[in-house]
Amino acid sequence: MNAVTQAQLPWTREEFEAKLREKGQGYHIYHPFHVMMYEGKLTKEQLQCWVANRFYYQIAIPMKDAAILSNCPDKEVRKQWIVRITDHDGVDDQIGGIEAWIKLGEAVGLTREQVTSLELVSPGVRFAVDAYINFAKQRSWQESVCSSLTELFAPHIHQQRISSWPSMYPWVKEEGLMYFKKRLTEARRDVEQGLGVTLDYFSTSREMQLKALDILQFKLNVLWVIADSIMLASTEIKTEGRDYLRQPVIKIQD
Ligand SMILES: O=C(O)c1cc(C(=O)O)c2c(n1)C(=O)C(=O)c1cc(C(=O)O)[nH]c1-2
Repeated sequence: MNAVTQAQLPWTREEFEAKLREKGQGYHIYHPFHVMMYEGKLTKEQLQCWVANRFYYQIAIPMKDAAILSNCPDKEVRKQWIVRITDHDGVDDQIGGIEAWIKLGEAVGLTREQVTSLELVSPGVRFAVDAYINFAKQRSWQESVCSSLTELFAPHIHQQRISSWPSMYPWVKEEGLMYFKKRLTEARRDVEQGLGVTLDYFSTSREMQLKALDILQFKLNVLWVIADSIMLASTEIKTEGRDYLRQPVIKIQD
């Protein structure tokens, strides 16, 4: 078999999964803002800014998942995927991720109104999150499932926050960590399903497998740009003696 043919053969399922996991090297856990967060270097205002901005991602997730459902003709896939919506919206008297995130907002000193009004959400975060929803509306359900695979790497970043915040940000009320604890188990379950769909659907050719890697890169970019935008929005830029504020900051009460 010559070299060209060899290069075009699809990777085995195991090799393909390893290639997807390698993409974790570009996960936002390595973004300077998240490194600073982990190391306890964020100010209270910066942490508040992150929580307020990330709320826009939280409320988008069930809409993104509803878009996937609307494009998916497979009843068995829908039966499993629909749980992602109730995870975030809640069911009966059980609170979901969106409410848990509002409680995280309160735990860092924001009011419910400051979080839910979206008044602190920066333009870059809106663009990035809207791009993710639009992707799910426009692409096939399998491609959109693949785009959710950054969740492969999410338990690690959630665990980092659970471990480091109590010592690094002792002023954050303990119940604020509820969201991250809840996601630890949910994300692991989600990944199993998302990975299964992706490995099945994209394993037909090397070209398809490369397409899956590109899709995962798109989603990594979404998360990276969210972190860039929050970092800019929450950082004072000082040059030549003048202070530039990236965003009109709403003064938050202690
Ligand atoms: O805090 C994080 O760093 C983080 C990252 C991600 C991710 O990797 O997309 C998700 C979440 N959290 C999360 O909480 C969540 O519910 C979630 C759903 C999805 C998705 O794409 O369907 N990603 C993520």
